[in-house]
Amino acid sequence: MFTIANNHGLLPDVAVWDDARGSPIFGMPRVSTKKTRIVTVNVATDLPGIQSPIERNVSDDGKLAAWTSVRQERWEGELVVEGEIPKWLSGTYLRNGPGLWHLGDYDFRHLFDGLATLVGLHFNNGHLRMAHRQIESDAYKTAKKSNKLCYREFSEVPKHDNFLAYIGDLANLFSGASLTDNPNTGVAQLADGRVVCLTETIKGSIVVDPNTLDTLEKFEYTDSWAGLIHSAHPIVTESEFITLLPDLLNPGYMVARMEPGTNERKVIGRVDCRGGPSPGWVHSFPVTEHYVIVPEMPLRYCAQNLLKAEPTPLYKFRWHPESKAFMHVMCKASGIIVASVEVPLFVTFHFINAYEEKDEEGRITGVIADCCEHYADTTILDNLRLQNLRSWSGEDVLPDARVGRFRIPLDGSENGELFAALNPNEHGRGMDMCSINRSFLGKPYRYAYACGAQRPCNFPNTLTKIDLVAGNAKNWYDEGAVPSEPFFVARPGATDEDDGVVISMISDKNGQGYALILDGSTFEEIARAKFPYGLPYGLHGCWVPRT
Ligand SMILES: CC1=C(/C=C/C(C)=C/C=C/C(C)=C/C=C/C=C(C)/C=C/C=O)C(C)(C)CCC1
Ligand SMILES: [Fe+2]
Repeated sequence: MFTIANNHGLLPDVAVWDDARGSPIFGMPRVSTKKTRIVTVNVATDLPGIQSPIERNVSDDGKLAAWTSVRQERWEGELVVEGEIPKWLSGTYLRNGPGLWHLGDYDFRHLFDGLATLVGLHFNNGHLRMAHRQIESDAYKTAKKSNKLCYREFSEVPKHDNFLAYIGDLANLFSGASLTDNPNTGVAQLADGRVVCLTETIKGSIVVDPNTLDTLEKFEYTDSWAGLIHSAHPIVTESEFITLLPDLLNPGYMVARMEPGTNERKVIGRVDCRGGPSPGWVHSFPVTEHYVIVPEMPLRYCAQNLLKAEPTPLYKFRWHPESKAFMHVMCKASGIIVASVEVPLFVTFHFINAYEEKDEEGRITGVIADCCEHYADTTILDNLRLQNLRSWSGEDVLPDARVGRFRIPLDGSENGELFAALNPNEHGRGMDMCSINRSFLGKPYRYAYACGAQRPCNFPNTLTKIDLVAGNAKNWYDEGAVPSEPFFVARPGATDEDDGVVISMISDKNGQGYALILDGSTFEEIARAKFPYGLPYGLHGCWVPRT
């Protein structure tokens, strides 16, 4: 028996409920043999009033959806769950990322150029509802209206009609007016409950509703800090929001804190760069219980490249091996720099965690900071050009990466160490897109979840659980598939670090996609739920518990 309901005014909703399984299913073929009731699957092909600009370069059949633009602007509906989602998993996993890489006939160049697509997995009592929506930044709205790019993205620069327009754009670069507000990198829930999508431009901080995925408002900072860029990964906990702002004029970094419920960043301290003409790119940074760690990477912001209309091999950055690499340690309470050491050259985008090392008397002797490290090689940035991602023909082209472990002594020594925390062959010499149990942030920890590699590949293609104490890894792999960042959610009341689940979204080799839930301890699959169509790759996520 079928029942059809449309319970959203805007979205066309049709769903198929499989009474035998007690869960909704997609599509008519699956209903033919069972007693069913149609309830709430949205088949939002063309939404009323929303003309999708997404007509080409979308994945249809048999092709990996990861590197192709999202098929439609939005969708929402129940998913059929295979396996069992734990009932305690109650809340929303939000994942943000660049999901729209073309406007009209024009294809963007780089993975990081894409207009932000927010995906929500709403978990409730073993059921799973998925939704995705484009974030309505000014960059997105103007692009949609004029069918062309209007702001400077990671590698893309708006085309100028004439020289005067180019000069105007340059002037706007200094004020920040021509920089994008496309928040395509991450998403975080602040201690006061607000959910903010983020990127490296400060103006690209946008508040969204985690339930509807509606774009609510710009997150406007009320302080007078004039910087234009910040780390895309602030440290966000129940009590803290710490952000890092590179200073391009007087090379250094400002470290700031923002109290919950406010929009005002207050300066903790400042680090002056020790090398280079400009600060190193600081996509993320780690903290310990008492310190903020400020990395100074030899891949540095480059003012000339920021001004260029055409992308350079390293985009807005330049590799400065002669400028050396440093790690600075700032006291959270006083802003005083307690260590500043030279370290071997490195390239990292994502720090995993950091903690303090103590001697037998409990005195802090040093800091350990772990990251996904690319052997001081910037090639990965070129690998992430869409053309490269889309045209893979089977060679093993993913550059090696490892869990790079910095040991920073606090005894006044000049140098710190950098070494692999475990044998990189444990995870196929691929390593990025990491998460940990957030209760262990800044503390000694044992487990990290990340994407590793099963070679040959051109992109990290495994989900990997790393045991930093045993020095080994467990790997999940689906041939031809691209998994997104494995995100760990702890079971409420858990005492073991790995007691929880790991959530990822997979683009499979047939052009389809699914949500995958692994057991955080055994790293075995416990449930999966197929999407109505494959979704583009997404970068980072956060967990919003049901209140
Ligand atoms: C728009 C402008 C910029 C934007 C920078 C952005 C959007 C940076 C995003 C960086 C991301 C998402 C890094 C992720 C790395 C992932 C890796 C390495 C994965 C590896 C897998 O193997 C600026 C550049 C800040 C300049 C102003 C304009
Ligand atoms: Fe990131």
